[in-house]
Amino acid sequence: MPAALRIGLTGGIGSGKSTVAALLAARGALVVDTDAIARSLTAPGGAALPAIAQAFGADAIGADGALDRAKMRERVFGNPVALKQLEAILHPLIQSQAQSQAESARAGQTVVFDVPLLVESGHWLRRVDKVLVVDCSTEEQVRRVMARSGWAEAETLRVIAKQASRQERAAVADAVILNDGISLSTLAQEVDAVWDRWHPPDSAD
Ligand SMILES: CC(C)(COP(=O)(O)OP(=O)(O)OC[C@H]1O[C@@H](n2cnc3c(N)ncnc32)[C@H](O)[C@@H]1O)[C@@H](O)C(=O)NCCC(=O)NCCS
Ligand SMILES: Nc1ncnc2c1ncn2[C@@H]1O[C@H](COP(=O)(O)OP(=O)(O)OP(=O)(O)O)[C@@H](O)[C@H]1O
Repeated sequence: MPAALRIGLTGGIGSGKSTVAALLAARGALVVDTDAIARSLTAPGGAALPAIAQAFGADAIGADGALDRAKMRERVFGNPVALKQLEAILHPLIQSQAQSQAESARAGQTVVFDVPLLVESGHWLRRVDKVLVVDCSTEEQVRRVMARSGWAEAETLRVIAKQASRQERAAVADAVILNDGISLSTLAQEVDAVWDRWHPPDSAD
């Protein structure tokens, strides 16, 4: 049996990664969602909280015992040193949890690593066979994030400014899906086309 395929799925904030990840899961992939891992590490009792409280102060943790996410967003996205500090705590923990989740794949099962910062990180590029980029205009990203999360435009643009550019992602992509101005059903067709291309009929799954 050929080695199971490892797909790195990435794209800017609000590009549609989670939507594409769900479509890939429906085709049989095991999806490892690094945003979800980051949230669980910073939920009440989360493994990253002691180091975060030490680096950022006890008031980084809210009354509910979880990371105060809105406050941390304010602190890190306008301050590169603070962002590096938070990433230095979280990224090694995210990477090891992602690895152990991937180990639960069935023999031959495709694994999708859904990683917003895949292109920015050599760690991930070395660990995937194919890179699938979900691309989208900045204007549409801002519209989606404001509609979904209620963030202000300036706040959304600050996060986008900390991420790789569309050109940088395209440069490492094996496939790009332009998820802009298309319906969810067209998006599903595009995902199917990539899946079929990467899983020819004689392959394992
Ligand atoms: C700063 C935090 C607390 C803000 O939390 P919040 O709930 O508001 O946002 P959430 O975690 O849902 O992230 C939303 C999106 O922001 C973008 N984003 C998150 N972290 C980063 C980062 N370090 N650099 C650039 N963009 C980022 C991603 O596109 C992500 O999908 C949180 O994003 C965080 O802990 N970030 C550091 C960990 C990290 O790098 N995560 C990325 C997954 S590898
Ligand atoms: N083609 C589309 N048509 C309509 N709505 C879409 C389309 N693609 C994505 N969306 C919507 O846009 C929003 C953002 O999509 P999604 O959550 O998949 O993005 P994401 O890249 O995972 O975002 P984040 O980086 O913030 O986690 C969601 O509310 C989703 O339902």
